[in-house]
Amino acid sequence: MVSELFDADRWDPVDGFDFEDVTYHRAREQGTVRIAFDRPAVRNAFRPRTVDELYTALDHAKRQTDVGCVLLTGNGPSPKDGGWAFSSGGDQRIRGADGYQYEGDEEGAGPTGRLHILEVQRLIRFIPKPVVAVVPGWAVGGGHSLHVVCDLTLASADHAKFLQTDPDVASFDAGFGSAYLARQVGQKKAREVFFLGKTYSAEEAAEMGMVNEAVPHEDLEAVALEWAEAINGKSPTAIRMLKYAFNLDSDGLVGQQVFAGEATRLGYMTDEAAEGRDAFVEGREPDFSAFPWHY
Ligand SMILES: CC(C)(COP(=O)(O)OP(=O)(O)OC[C@H]1O[C@@H](n2cnc3c(N)ncnc32)[C@H](O)[C@@H]1OP(=O)(O)O)[C@@H](O)C(=O)NCCC(=O)NCCSC(=O)c1cc(O)c2ccccc2c1O
Repeated sequence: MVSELFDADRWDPVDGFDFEDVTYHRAREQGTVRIAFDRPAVRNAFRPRTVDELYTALDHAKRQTDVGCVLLTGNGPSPKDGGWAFSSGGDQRIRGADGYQYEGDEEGAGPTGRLHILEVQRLIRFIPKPVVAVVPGWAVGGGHSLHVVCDLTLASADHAKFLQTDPDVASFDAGFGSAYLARQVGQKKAREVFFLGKTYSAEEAAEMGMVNEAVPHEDLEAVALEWAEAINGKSPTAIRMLKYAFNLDSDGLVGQQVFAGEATRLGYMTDEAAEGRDAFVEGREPDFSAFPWHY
């Protein structure tokens, strides 16, 4: 069983990957993929291997031109105690002095610890399609920051809980996890989340503005697929440009670069751009006289 909420009739495994810490599926009836943390016994805490696999799956999803939406979730429940989690953040048992440590000589292991969940955050931010956090249980620490970074958050009304423990374990996501959260819920509330470390229900998190909707636990993945189907019915170009437009004012020059790259792509698709390229290739002066100065 992948997860108690997973409907095996609606998904196929994506071939070609040998993942241990995540599962990766593609919907049978729509252009949607489901990537899930698969360490329910430890509330889906992530270790370096988990982060590598998550990055690989997200990067693959990015490249699928017939996929319009990514669902990011956590499998469950825990075989130990029945608890549910999206993710409880970095696995504290393998946290070293300079980051999270690989075990032994596993692939990717190097001399230093890693904090590369931040690379996953950036990928979620830059991937040209919406990423929806589907939260069936705890979203804590670095797991909380991940849901903050996702474009939308859908949460189990019965089991989702939102908590920032970073300062309890002497960690701090001083990037998107805190500053971008403040843009979602306001400065006072974001500071409350980190400084007081209260646990919020899905309903409270929705009222605060960091969760889009709380739905009954058993409906969570079906509603997520409904959302994904709605997204897939829309214009890929419009959704992509809107995602990057929403990102732009928080992402500074990198945000401008990403948005501008897509504007360049749209420009390249015009006859006007083809004339510029063709003139160069043919060794002649370009003739742009047929193209208006739009206003
Ligand atoms: C998540 C909890 C609130 C759940 O509490 P609950 O009572 O429901 O469950 P248990 O506590 O009994 O947990 C069950 C089981 O799971 C193990 N476990 C849970 N979380 C983790 C974890 N993060 N790492 C390792 N193991 C975990 C727990 O030990 C139990 O195991 P048993 O063997 O005893 O069954 C609660 O569990 C909790 O508070 N967890 C810790 C949350 C936490 O502090 N996370 C780390 C925050 S820091 C972080 O994530 C982070 C990561 C980065 O990579 C960063 C990079 C750059 C900047 C910042 C970063 C960052 O902040």
